[in-house]
Amino acid sequence: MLTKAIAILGSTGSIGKQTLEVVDQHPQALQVVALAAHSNWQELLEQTKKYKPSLVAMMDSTGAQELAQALYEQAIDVPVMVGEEGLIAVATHEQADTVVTAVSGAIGLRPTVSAIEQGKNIALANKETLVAAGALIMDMVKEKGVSLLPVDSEHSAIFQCIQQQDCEQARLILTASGGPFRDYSLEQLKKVTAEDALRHPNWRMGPKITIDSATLMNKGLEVIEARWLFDVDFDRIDVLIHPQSIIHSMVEFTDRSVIAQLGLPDMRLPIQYALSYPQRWESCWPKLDLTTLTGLTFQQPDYKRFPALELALEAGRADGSMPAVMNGANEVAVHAFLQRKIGFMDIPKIVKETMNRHEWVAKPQLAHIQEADQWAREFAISMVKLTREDSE
Ligand SMILES: NC(=O)C1=CN([C@@H]2O[C@H](COP(=O)(O)OP(=O)(O)OC[C@H]3O[C@@H](n4cnc5c(N)ncnc54)[C@H](OP(=O)(O)O)[C@@H]3O)[C@@H](O)[C@H]2O)C=CC1
Ligand SMILES: CC(=O)[C@@H](O)[C@H](O)COP(=O)(O)O
Ligand SMILES: [Mn+2]
Repeated sequence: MLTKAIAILGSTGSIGKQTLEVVDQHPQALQVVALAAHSNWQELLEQTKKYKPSLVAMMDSTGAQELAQALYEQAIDVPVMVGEEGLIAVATHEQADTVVTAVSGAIGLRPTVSAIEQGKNIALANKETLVAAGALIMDMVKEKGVSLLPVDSEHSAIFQCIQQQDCEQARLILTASGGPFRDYSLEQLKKVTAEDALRHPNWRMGPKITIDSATLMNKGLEVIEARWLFDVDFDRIDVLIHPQSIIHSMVEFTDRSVIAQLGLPDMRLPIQYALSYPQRWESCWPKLDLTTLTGLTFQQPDYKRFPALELALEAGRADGSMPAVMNGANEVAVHAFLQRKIGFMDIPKIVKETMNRHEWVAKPQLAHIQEADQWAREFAISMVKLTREDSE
């Protein structure tokens, strides 16, 4: 078995740590060469001691200083880089052949672009990158001849379902848990707190994606992600609420045969598959016991109670700079909700208003996308302020 050298962007987060658990299970197959995080220097210090990467980076300068000091005191000789430059250095590290993109948010875009430019293969968890700049990323992937494999559970499922299949005219069926508020009324949704929204019924994930799951924005982002990963039109992608999160997604082929991928809600499986593909490595994670399931149920999503899903689909169909704007506004609104500055239903309101005010660009280059993202964030911040003033 050849050893794969991996760099991880966001190694201290939910996906990052689970990637390292996969490394622990397959130390002969996977070697960690570079790690990056935002500010959690204590966790990155422990990871550095255990995995002995050749380079580490932190976005936050205070965190980087603390980490460098601690490494120095413990006589560990590893360079520490800082800021976006540091993330890019990790993503393009000369020893890395694969980059696991596990940061949260569009901050992952620039390092991912640099990694592809340098011929690195990508194991993509950071869906916001593909949402903001799908056309650009997929063109670069083709041009550079690198692979970009999905880590996101639904996309991993679809990727597994389509192997060696004739996918012409196939329909993708993305499953969604429905989140913690699946059966809430609009009135109830207006009153939910961040604590309520952070209680995902099936998955333990970072805060941003957990809120996106509660608004169903996560599923909207995933439809756009699927559109780019599998090169299908929006009218061939369906979303189906499946509260048990056992079927991770399905594909309906032209002959009406439906292939589904099943498993326990455990991200280590799709992470491992993105790193082992085309092989399947052994796992020691808990097994799905079909006899314990009390039922697999499905229902249509409700776009009225969960307008974020509709907004994401609208942005995806508009294409150009709109998905980056929708995503940037959503990141700001989710952050404000987590800081208890706005209500749950203010999230889609702010995203909608930001999209309405955007001056659309048809075929944006990277600089246009970054500009649109920046504009969206500033506009959304002003909307957060207005929303707060109105509620006082
Ligand atoms: N968690 C899951 O099960 C799934 C996640 N995903 C996607 O994977 C990505 C990561 O999600 P998740 O692991 O849950 O998120 P977490 O919040 O758990 O972790 C985020 C990671 O990114 C780092 N980070 C955050 N902001 C920055 C920044 N500005 N600069 C550099 N590093 C940063 C964090 O560092 P620090 O710890 O220092 O703050 C941390 O290492 C997201 O795009 C998400 O949508 C997709 C499918 C499933
Ligand atoms: C684990 C994973 O892939 C998440 O994106 C998950 O899908 C979130 O759950 P929802 O189906 O509730 O969005
Ligand atoms: Mn997912």
